[in-house]
Amino acid sequence: MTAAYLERLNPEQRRAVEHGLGEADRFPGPLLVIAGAGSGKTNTIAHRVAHLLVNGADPERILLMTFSRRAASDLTRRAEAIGRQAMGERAGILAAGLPWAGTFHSIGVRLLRDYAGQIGLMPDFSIHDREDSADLMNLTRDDLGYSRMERRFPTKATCLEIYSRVVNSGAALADVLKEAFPWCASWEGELRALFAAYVEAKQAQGVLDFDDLLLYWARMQADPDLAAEIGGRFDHVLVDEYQDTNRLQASILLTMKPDGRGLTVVGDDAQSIYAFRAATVRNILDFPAAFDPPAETITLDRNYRSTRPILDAANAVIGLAKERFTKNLWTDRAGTQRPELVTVRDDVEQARFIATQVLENREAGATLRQQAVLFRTASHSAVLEVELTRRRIPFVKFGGLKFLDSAHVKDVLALLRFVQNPRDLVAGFRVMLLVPGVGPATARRALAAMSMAAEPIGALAAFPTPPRIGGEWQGFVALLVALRGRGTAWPAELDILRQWYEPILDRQHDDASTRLADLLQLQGIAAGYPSRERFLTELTLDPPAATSDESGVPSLDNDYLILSTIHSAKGREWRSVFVLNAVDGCMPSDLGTGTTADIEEERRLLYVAMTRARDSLHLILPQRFYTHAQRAKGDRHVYASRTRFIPREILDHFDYVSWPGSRHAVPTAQPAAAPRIDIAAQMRGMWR
Ligand SMILES: Nc1ncnc2c1ncn2[C@@H]1O[C@H](COP(=O)(O)OP(=O)(O)OP(=O)(O)O)[C@@H](O)[C@H]1O
Repeated sequence: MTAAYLERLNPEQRRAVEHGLGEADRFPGPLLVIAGAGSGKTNTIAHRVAHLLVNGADPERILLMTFSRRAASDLTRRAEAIGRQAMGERAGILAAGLPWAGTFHSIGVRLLRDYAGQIGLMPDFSIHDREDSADLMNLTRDDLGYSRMERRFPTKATCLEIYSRVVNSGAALADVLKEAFPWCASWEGELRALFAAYVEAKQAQGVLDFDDLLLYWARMQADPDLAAEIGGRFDHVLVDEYQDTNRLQASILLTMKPDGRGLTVVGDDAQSIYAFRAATVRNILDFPAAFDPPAETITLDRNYRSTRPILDAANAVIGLAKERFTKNLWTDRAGTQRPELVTVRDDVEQARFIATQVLENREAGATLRQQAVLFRTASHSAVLEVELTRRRIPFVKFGGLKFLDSAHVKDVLALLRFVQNPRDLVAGFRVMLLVPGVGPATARRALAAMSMAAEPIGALAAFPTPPRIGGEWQGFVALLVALRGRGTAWPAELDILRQWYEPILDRQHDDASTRLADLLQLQGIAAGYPSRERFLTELTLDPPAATSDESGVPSLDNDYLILSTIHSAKGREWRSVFVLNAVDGCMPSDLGTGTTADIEEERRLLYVAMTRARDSLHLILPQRFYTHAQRAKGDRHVYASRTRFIPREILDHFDYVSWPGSRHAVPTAQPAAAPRIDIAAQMRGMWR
């Protein structure tokens, strides 16, 4: 008898779910699932995980890697629900859920901490996000005297970009400069010295940046024994959104499971939108041949999401892509309404159109939450946000969230990071400057004293109280000592921290009470994590895309419109979708109009946006839009033309409308004395 949950699947989905189970071998051979937009990818992986569980897999030995924390929890919830129902009494094994479900980076952090002693790493290293990395790059640049050169040295952001490109691509510095940063080529020697010093600074402070997480993980697994040990911890490894993984991620998987047994990857090359972060679509293309015998490939090309006219238009857009591997999608969801290209005068009219249309849709039965407005760049929705606020239409914005960027939230996070790792210079610097009366010179001296000591907090306590600061300084030191001590439980330490910080907040900001509300919200989010370390790790690796993304946010209306960057809309769907600024300059973005590869990625972005829609899709074309970088009341604008991704030959998939108008058509434990591989030395060696 077939399990009821399998009967809900179409034949290809079912093949993917059942692949390799029931074969003589204990573990299934490698599997690649090419899953077109809306073809039930999430549904299929959730069913496969549930099916593995039903067939006796141990949840502790399933590694499930996704692109975002939200995707991991979605998948886990769905798989557990199917599994529980099917397993009846045996469902007890799911009591702890799927402990190894998470993003590539967060799984990497856990494994690196587990094996830290064997690879010469401090087990309680802290993690720098892009901005912290840029700050440390800046401090290092200052130390080397490069910020005071006669000719202007590349900015910290550019330096970081170059560094990141080199480590992620494995290419030589000279080649990266020549290809992507020709204007910086004359600085090759200085950049090499800067990167060497940057790597040493990170190591001395016990911090890893985002790139390091994958780099250290990949290097750790370059050791065959460690690779076998780590691979041996998991019977099944499943990876979602494989098209958006990079070279290092692929090498991690291949060294973990060299014969591919137990390995399932799922992705869609047509939805690859992260090449700008060194993701490579080659991973998905080369996957089958990486094994002998090759991986089985199953293609899901039936779309369940969109009506036929919407899918036809999306197929037409992606059909013009230069290189393409997946077939067109099909659907049997009939529909008569073609997607609309809506011409409006400017972005003010664009905002009015959307507000009006959204309310009309609501009258017609679609809730606000079933509607979404998507845009290329977070700043594109500014005018719309004003209009929605004016008309009292509640909304939540995903992508480009300001909450974690605000100074007060960053202050508190820096404090927690400094408590976690008192050698973290970037966090320490920010925190010390909060103490009334402390300036950069004092902060640098105190941090230097700490960096040289075996016990940094002890060194801080012994540091002479700076003149004229007295009580404030002692209060600060007492706070750190208390938080580092074992007496305070998580998350209660946040209360102590907030008591210390509140008077500072009051002094520094007129709107202290609003900011305090943010901190309470942060505390609510923190309560969802078992420890300070897990909270900081998860928040740094994958900040909530919107405040509503985390549970326990009280002040939101029940129904609200979704505003989202296209990148943050990945994997989601709505009844009605509006795409802002479907004009050249925005789509493709003028930032992305460099190489052919950039343009192709922008085309796929539009495709991703269009394929989020179930029943209705509007692409808005403001005839002119205001250029950035001008004064508030400036009137500099450009006349815009329809996005090049919808050329004349595919126009008949759309209705043309103008509006308003008529319709035309850190280090507490030191590394083990003799690490098996000294990755730290390898990293330094890269720049020598
Ligand atoms: N076998 C099925 N029968 C009916 N509906 C299905 C089936 N499989 C998936 N669906 C529906 O199709 C829609 C898309 O599914 P899902 O979100 O899993 O797609 P996806 O492949 O992850 O999409 P994308 O890659 O575009 O983000 C959902 O509404 C889901 O309920």
